[in-house]
Amino acid sequence: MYHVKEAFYTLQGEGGQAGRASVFCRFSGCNLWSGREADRTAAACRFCDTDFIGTDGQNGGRFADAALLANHLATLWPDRDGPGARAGTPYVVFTGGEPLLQLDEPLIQAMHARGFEVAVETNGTLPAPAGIDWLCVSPKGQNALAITAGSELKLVYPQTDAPPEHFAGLAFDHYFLQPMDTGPGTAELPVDTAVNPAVNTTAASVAYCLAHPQWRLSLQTHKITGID
Ligand SMILES: C[S@@+](CC[C@H](N)C(=O)[O-])C[C@H]1O[C@@H](n2cnc3c(N)ncnc32)[C@H](O)[C@@H]1O
Ligand SMILES: Nc1nc2[nH]cc(C(=O)O)c2c(=O)[nH]1
Ligand code: SF4
Ligand SMILES: [Mg+2]
Repeated sequence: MYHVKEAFYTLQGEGGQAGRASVFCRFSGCNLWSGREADRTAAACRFCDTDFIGTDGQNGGRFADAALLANHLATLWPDRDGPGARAGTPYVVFTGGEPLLQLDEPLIQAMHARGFEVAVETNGTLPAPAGIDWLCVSPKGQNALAITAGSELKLVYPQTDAPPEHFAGLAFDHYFLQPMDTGPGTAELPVDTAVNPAVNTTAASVAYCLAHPQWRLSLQTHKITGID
């Protein structure tokens, strides 16, 4: 049984595929936080910007097998462009919560069978199934990585327990810094354990990328544009 908080059609807002039309599938649950605000300051990941509890969101629900969930997600991709237009390759982004608690090879194969490329947004602490086309790992503090290679490493910055230097030698194709969103509904940040809220996280990310050109800036463009 797959538990899905919500699913929706939007533009990928972050990282190396930013701007690409995508079906997002947000799985319920995470291994680094319960999702309850009361637990945030004691959690292994404390700055999450996402509600991933339950299955009550837009197009959310419980799906008994891979074919049922894949059919549901495929309905969210729009009909083909008009005559003369080139159809973009259908693209699904599995996120969460932590998608690698639930994503498995049958679901990846079911999306491939429906013509989709498969992307994943993960905290990197759990092993990944085979067949993922675009793998984004976003490390969280001192939580050990089970995945040390992939398409992109997208580090939320700054995190005192996870400086970029810890990851610069891993085997990813692209390296991004994404400024930590410290706004309402995201981080209730303990100053000593995460990041001082007085820091301008975007300015700090820009400065780091200028000084370390291995790293590129990833802005959360869906928040800037207000599309989701
Ligand atoms: C909500 S997470 C879900 C996927 C997975 N659990 C993970 O952490 O990568 C999706 C993306 O949002 C990023 N993110 C979460 N909270 C953020 C925040 N306050 N500011 C910027 N990015 C954030 C994560 O690092 C991750 O790249
Ligand atoms: N548009 C949009 N792009 C995203 N890229 C990663 C997201 C996520 O929450 O995993 C996300 C999201 O929530 N919305
Ligand atoms: S950012 Fe990812 S790892 Fe951290 S609590 Fe949110 S869903 Fe879990
Ligand atoms: Mg998001």
